[in-house]
Amino acid sequence: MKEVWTSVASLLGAFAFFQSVLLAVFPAELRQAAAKLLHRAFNLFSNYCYFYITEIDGVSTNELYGAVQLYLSSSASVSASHLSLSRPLNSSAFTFSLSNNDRLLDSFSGAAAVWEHAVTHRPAPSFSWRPLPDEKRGFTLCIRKKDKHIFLPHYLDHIMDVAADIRRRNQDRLLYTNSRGGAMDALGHPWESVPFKHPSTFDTLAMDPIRKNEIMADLRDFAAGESFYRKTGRAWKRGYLLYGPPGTGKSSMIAAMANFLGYDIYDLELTEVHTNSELRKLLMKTTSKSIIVIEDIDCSVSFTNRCGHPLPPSPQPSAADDPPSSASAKSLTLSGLLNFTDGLWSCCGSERIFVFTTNHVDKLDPALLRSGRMDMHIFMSYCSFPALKILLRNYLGLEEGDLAARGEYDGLLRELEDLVEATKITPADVSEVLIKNRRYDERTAMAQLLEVMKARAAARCGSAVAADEFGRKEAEEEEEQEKRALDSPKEESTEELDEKQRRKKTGEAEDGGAGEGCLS
Ligand SMILES: Nc1ncnc2c1ncn2[C@@H]1O[C@H](COP(=O)(O)OP(=O)(O)OP(=O)(O)O)[C@@H](O)[C@H]1O
Ligand SMILES: [Mg+2]
Repeated sequence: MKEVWTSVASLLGAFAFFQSVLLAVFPAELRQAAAKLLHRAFNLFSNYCYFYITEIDGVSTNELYGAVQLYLSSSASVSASHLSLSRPLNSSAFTFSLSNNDRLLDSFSGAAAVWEHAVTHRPAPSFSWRPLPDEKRGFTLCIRKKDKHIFLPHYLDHIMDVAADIRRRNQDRLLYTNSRGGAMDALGHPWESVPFKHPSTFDTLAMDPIRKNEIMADLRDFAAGESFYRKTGRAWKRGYLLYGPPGTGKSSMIAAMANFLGYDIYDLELTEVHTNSELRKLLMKTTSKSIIVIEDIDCSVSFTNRCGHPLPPSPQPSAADDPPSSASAKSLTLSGLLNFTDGLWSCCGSERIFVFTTNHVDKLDPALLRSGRMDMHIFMSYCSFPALKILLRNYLGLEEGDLAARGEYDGLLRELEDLVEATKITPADVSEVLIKNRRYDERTAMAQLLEVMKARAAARCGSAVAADEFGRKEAEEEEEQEKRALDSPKEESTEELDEKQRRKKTGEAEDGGAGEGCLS
């Protein structure tokens, strides 16, 4: 490596020396011609080749320049002596980069490469569509001619991948929204973004630990599954349907997924999308390594089927199978949405996760639930005892070990365990009680939670008792009526009364029906 470095340095030195001699002695035109000639001769006999990566390529910004800068920042911090330090907007980390006109050695598959960051003054242009920086910046990559096949294009792909990774690690997640409707910004983007700072993680998510581990393993496999998806001929994407009552952690789960994988979130507001083609455009403008979310899919839009008619609210034969019509082009249809997640268009870009959430899974069109459409259906349930222990740890700092070791919580904990499932309390409600009582000691907070649970259980019981009471009163009234009827036999024949008695014994309704009017 050192040997390459010395020979490159001496060659560049010799080249610079000849250029300066030419500059001093000959007129400009002659100098230019001679320099060109010298350059060609130098290239012809040299064992090295050079690649120039300029910051601005024509009128557009060269993506590779930024990627090289980031890539070198990962090795620059250890080997170079002059470094530029920066902290990009929205980033939570500092990045090192090569200083102006400094050089750095790198290696790839056993072959050496020398990078130089060249900065020269840019002469003011006579005309330009946009203001250009005063300095012309670029990287020069020098490699041995015989190593060209090793470097191209694999080294450049490697640089792009590493840079994307660093960018993701350094940058906070972004949350995109299509709240502008179909309108695009100046750069033609339909999405608006803000830094995504949701602190929810799988560690703080209160749910059954076994189910949680299954989901985490599934996500891990997905993120590392590029070759699997290629080998099996499947698009590299995955769909999750999160369903359950409000406040059970569906949105928190999405945030935890994004934080776990380091993906951005695209929060798709379906009410802002008017046609299938608008939906497709939005999809095309999403980046890979992202989660595309449609919350409350059952009520975010009233879909029209392919004929343009509104879909019935309850499960019906699949709307995706309806015959095509020109009306669908002008509206948002369920089949348009299914194509968005499933069809050919869904594969533009890769490594994307689709998440739909709903409070009413029974209201969804069967086409959405059909096997293979959403890969995993995750039920977010009311608080269970293992989930409760996670919330006690989150809000009161009580680890599992603390709860087991300190006998003082024994009674309280057992009562909570007995009540929690029956109370049907959501993690959101438990969190609320624990937040309210966080300034007191743990025992008091737990006791307060127990009180709330008992009150809820009593209320639930109360409504059940009320239902029983209502039933009892009805029966009493019925008996009363029968008594009255028996007291006045003239009004009804004995056959009729016998029939009534028989019905009463068998529990059959008066009209002979199946008891539709009964309180169940
Ligand atoms: N499983 C959970 N683990 C930890 N915290 C939770 C959980 N469920 C709810 N919470 C707490 O309750 C709040 C509301 O939860 P979240 O918004 O995730 O519920 P949701 O299921 O998306 O509700 P909705 O159906 O109304 O959208 C969260 O900010 C979080 O603090
Ligand atoms: Mg939610």
